Amino acid sequence: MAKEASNGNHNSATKAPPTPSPLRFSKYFQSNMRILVTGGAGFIGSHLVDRLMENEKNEVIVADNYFTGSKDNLKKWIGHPRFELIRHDVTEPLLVEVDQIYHLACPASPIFYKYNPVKTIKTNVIGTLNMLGLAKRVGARILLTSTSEVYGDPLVHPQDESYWGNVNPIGVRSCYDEGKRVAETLMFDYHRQHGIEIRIARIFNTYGPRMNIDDGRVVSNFIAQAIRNEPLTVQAPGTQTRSFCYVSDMVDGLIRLMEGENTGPINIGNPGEFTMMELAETVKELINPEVEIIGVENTPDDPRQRKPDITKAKELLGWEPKIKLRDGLPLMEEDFRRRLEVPREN
Ligand SMILES: NC(=O)c1ccc[n+]([C@@H]2O[C@H](COP(=O)([O-])OP(=O)(O)OC[C@H]3O[C@@H](n4cnc5c(N)ncnc54)[C@H](O)[C@@H]3O)[C@@H](O)[C@H]2O)c1
Ligand SMILES: O=C(O)[C@H]1O[C@H](OP(=O)(O)OP(=O)(O)OC[C@H]2O[C@@H](n3ccc(=O)[nH]c3=O)[C@H](O)[C@@H]2O)[C@H](O)[C@@H](O)[C@@H]1O
Repeated sequence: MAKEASNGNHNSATKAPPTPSPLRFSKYFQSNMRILVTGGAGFIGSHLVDRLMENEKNEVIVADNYFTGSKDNLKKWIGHPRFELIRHDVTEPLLVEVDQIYHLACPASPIFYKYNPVKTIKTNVIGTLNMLGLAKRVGARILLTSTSEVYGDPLVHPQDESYWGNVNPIGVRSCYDEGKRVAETLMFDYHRQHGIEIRIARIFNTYGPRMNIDDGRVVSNFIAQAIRNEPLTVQAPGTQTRSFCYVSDMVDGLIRLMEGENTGPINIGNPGEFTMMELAETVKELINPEVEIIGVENTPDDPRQRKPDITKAKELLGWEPKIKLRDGLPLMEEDFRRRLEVPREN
């Protein structure tokens, strides 16, 4: 069996990948691709499911414990013959027969991942171990949605994949940052030791329709606040930066990574960089010019700057984001207005 290509910076598998089910070699076997999406009831996961379901050759299974996700995000697929939804916590083993695993299950908003930090670590470590065990048993390819948080409060700017990060191992964000770092380690250990075909995406802040309205992340907060005519809460100092990627671009990048030949890790994000004060001003200008902007206290260890270097994604995946922040925010506003039942005036 051909040795899997890697991105050149990491060791390739030393073992051949496990073989898929013998049925795959039967000429009567249906050639549908069976895809498991953990965390598929969440924000990015449900958009990914929509895209995967567009392909009639795909059968999609979602496993989610609904901690931050909702069946509502998947309601158009419930009952569809190529779709299955399982209430399942990835910290428990899962036995299903699949060809690909998109492993997204993990709360992403800092408010939610800090709510039960021990559970967040278990989800990242035991959950990823379980999904790797599954990949090993059935010979599936597995993609992990890691995060730019592995770079911590970065001392290198913009961040490329060779940067090892600056992460506090004992802080209040560590359950998530360090959890994802261990998840990446597990992915590479299973790849080297057992030949599992792995893909790692390092996702930078992603926004778009279907984010929880009270999710606590900055874009959803500002949009909901602007629509409700409540002050936009810029956490101190307001000069910290983030780079925001629209969800359709993100899904496109994840699928290209899964289908391509490179293990990653690969940054997937939009390099457009904004301070939180600039973001608040843009939301004010686009959504509610009357709204007030106020400064509020920040939380510990908040990274001061974030901007992906996406050279690798461009070269290896032929991917780059298409939607600019100014074009993405109104699409999200429309969804939030519908859910908050506050139509645009005029
Ligand atoms: N959105 C971003 O900006 C961003 C950035 C970096 C990385 N990521 C990663 O992308 C993935 C999806 O993020 P999102 O923004 O869609 O978040 P989300 O909170 O909307 O979705 C996460 C989903 O995982 C489910 N989940 C959580 N713990 C689980 C468990 N133990 N078992 C089963 N299901 C569980 C939740 O119910 C939810 O449906 C996460 O792994 C996150 O770390 C997201
Ligand atoms: O890019 C990433 O890798 C990470 O992006 C976000 O993490 P974070 O950037 O901390 O998320 P937000 O809560 O949206 O905070 C962004 C910035 O906005 C600020 N903020 C947040 C909320 C608010 O009301 N006001 C405000 O100024 C925060 O202080 C922070 O500086 C995601 O939620 C993580 O899951 C993800 O891993």
